[in-house]
Amino acid sequence: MAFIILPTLWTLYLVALFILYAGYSAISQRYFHPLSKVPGPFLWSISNLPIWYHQVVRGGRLLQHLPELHEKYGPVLRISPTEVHISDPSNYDKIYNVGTRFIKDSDFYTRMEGPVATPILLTILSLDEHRFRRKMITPFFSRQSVLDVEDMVWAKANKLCDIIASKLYTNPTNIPFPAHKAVRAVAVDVITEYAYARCWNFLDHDPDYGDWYPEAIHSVQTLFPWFQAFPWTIPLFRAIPYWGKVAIFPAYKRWDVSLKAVQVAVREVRRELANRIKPPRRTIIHELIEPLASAFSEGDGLRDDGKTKKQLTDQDVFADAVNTNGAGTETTGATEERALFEVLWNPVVYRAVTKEVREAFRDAGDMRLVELEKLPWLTGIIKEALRLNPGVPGRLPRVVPPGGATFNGVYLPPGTTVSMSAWDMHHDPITFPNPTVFDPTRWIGPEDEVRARERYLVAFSRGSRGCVGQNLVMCELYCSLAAIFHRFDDLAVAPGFGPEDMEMTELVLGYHPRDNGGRRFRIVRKT
Ligand code: HEM
Repeated sequence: MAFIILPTLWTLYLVALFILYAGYSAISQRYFHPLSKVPGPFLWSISNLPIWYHQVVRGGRLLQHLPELHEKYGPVLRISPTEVHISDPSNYDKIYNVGTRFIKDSDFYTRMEGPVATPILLTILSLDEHRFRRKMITPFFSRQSVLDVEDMVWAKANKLCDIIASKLYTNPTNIPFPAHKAVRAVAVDVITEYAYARCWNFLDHDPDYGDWYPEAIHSVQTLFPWFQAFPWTIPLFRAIPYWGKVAIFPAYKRWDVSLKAVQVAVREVRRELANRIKPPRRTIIHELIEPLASAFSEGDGLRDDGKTKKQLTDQDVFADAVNTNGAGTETTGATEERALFEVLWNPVVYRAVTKEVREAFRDAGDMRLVELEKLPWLTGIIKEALRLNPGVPGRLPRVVPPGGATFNGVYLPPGTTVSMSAWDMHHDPITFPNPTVFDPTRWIGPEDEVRARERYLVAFSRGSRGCVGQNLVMCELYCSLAAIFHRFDDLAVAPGFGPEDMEMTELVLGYHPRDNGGRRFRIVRKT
């Protein structure tokens, strides 16, 4: 008998102990924590579970929920025991600026290294280490470097148009064309050619256009809220053997193949450099292994022979190269998808932009980026797509530096995690009246008004941690969209698809979740 009662008693003791501990921890987090005065819902202030719930159970819908909480609790909101989220746009420059002392939050960023287990440019915390790594590739992504390969981007854009023409105009049944997949294929083809000089040619992969790759990236991203809420899941994930990972995420198998392709590229470039073989064009791998001395200034850690004192390992180079690919695919693809959808959905805008590009360039072959950037409708469409569809729409957590900081009259002590989101910035009704409406004319008008509004367009974030790829993104968006609008004035959104299918969710990257339910953006020729 005793052996039955004893375990029961022990169980009771343990449960009671757990309840006492949980109660103590909840009360101290809520009432005796330095953030106890910051408004926010009770459950959120004592645990990470609400964030996990909105990101995992509700599939990345924290983005949609935070504005509702701000409505109730005000612009400074406690969303976890240690994190405060801010919605008032006037605070953005305080946190995200060039010389910022607000470093990235380790609980958010370092845990994203889970799958590659190596710090990447995006996740490095130390300001000095980041400055060094960023300088290595800044020239590679400069405006001039992008202009140098503009013809390559045009080639991909025109290839997309040829495919659309062959699918919709030589096809009497007008079967909807999967624009959703094809625009992402353009993004992959551009970035793999640009970054590695080894194009993956997804546009040739009819009919899926390599959609396994964005899907694999999405699979990996679904892990992040787990890693962030429960750090013990990171070693657990790493311990799962390859076949187990494939069983959980079927897309992992081909993602692994894509990783191996980058590893091979790193080895090949190392060999080229060791044998002093001059490449036709330097890749990001060259920059990471042997950056140009001109990228650095004195005191940046250069040796007498002009080379950097610090060498990255192959694993560092590999991780940053993979990150570039991942960072540049869904972000750019989804933004282009948004722009194309909105234009085809709004006949007035469609007519205006086709007229604009055709009048500016009689021959499509004469189009050049620097000229396209002067076109008001095309520019307004791209900015609106970035506003309603920022590639990284959610919170970008930073740590309050020594001395603390005050936001809307609320003091946050040093060490507090503070975050803001492009989503809230872009839906601020004062800066953007009727914020949910796609209206390119917001960006056409008196220059000072447009410039004032631009300060609140933060799709690429700002400052030293802002997007390094933005010149390439803009080139890609301008060229691809101009090529489509110049060539086709009778495309339409396929029946059965509408604005509700463009709902946005966020798992660091932004997603259109209906993609997973099979309701993808497809286009047809107007009949
Ligand atoms: C529409 C397209 C894109 C958008 C909206 C976007 C947005 C962003 C944002 C908001 C950040 C800052 C993230 C943070 O603070 O944690 C970022 C960082 C970054 N992006 Fe992009 N991105 C886009 C495309 C690209 C492309 C095409 C590339 C690569 C060629 C790229 C490479 C990176 C990298 C490497 C970082 C980390 C920079 C650093 O920490 O120094 N992105 N991006």
